[in-house]
Amino acid sequence: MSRIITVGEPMALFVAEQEGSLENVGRFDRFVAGAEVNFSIGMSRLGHPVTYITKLGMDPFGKNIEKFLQQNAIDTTYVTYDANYLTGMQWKERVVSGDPEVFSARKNSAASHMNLETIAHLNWDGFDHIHLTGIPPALSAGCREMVYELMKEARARGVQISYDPNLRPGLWPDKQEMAQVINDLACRADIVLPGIEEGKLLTGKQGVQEIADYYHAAGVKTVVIKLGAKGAFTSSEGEQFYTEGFHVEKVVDTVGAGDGFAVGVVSGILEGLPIKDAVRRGAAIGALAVMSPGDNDGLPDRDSLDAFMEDSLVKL
Ligand SMILES: Nc1ncnc2c1ncn2[C@@H]1O[C@H](COP(=O)(O)OP(=O)(O)OP(=O)(O)O)[C@@H](O)[C@H]1O
Ligand SMILES: O=C(O)C(=O)C[C@H](O)[C@H](O)CO
Repeated sequence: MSRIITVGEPMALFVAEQEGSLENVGRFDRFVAGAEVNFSIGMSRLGHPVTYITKLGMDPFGKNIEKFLQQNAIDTTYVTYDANYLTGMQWKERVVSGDPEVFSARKNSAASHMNLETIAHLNWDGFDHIHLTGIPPALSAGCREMVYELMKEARARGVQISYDPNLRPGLWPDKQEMAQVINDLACRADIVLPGIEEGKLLTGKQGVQEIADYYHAAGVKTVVIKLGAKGAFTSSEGEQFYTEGFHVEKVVDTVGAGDGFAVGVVSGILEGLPIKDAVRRGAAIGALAVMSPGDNDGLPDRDSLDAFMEDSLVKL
């Protein structure tokens, strides 16, 4: 089984129990958020060994996150604490439709103080795959340097790299710098997974093939563009195709669909599935992710994934 490594900022997440503005609601359910946490949980539930790198605050939320990672069989060897800073936190709305508002308290968080020192003793032996997103390079200069170093080491060692831009404009000084850094990193990856709007913003191109070609020109092998409920477009080694979205009875919360999608695509590729089947698995996990209120509580184990995919075939 391939071993996977990733790095990110995990946060305590509080999801409103009732619909309505965060200004007014009074009750919240507790979860853990973070794009790379979501990815790690999904991969681990499918049986892939994952190592997650982060820095937590020495507070109840940081300790809870470490326990949560361990309960999900994620390797926490490179999870450290910094007593000088707090773990980031988020509050998320409940909505009837569309994307919810998410309020974050993450400025100067413990995770934003990761730097080259955080990965100074990283033992790369046995890692075949690294998953990176556009969030850590937005957190601080130190985090950005660390991500560039991970990219450099991964490439030098022939470790396969997947990259999800995961744009967070609020964490960047301006959109130009965001696009420049994220494209610079994405162009070093093997697999790039932008949402359609992210792809347009990052490349300045409008069509899916044009967006894919921008990354292919830099040497990216596989580009999968997420199209929300409609599914995805893939361009990989001369092959281009659309994958339909799975039917979802009721969308509970859209956050985390992209991370679930990445789990499907990357796990499929690592298991040697043909690219069409890997992307179909991505679409299935993305659909499962939107049926739950938290950012990773809907991610399936292998039995529930197989059951959902078979069930969807029967309904066709
Ligand atoms: N409402 C939906 N119904 C069915 N499938 C969905 C739905 N929303 C998302 N998906 C699946 O999940 C994939 C990823 O979703 P989306 O395109 O919203 O990614 P994203 O913008 O990266 O999401 P986020 O950043 O909110 O996690 C889609 O390509 C699709 O296959
Ligand atoms: O908002 C962020 O930066 C997060 O990482 C929290 C969420 O879990 C993430 O957006 C889902 O992709």
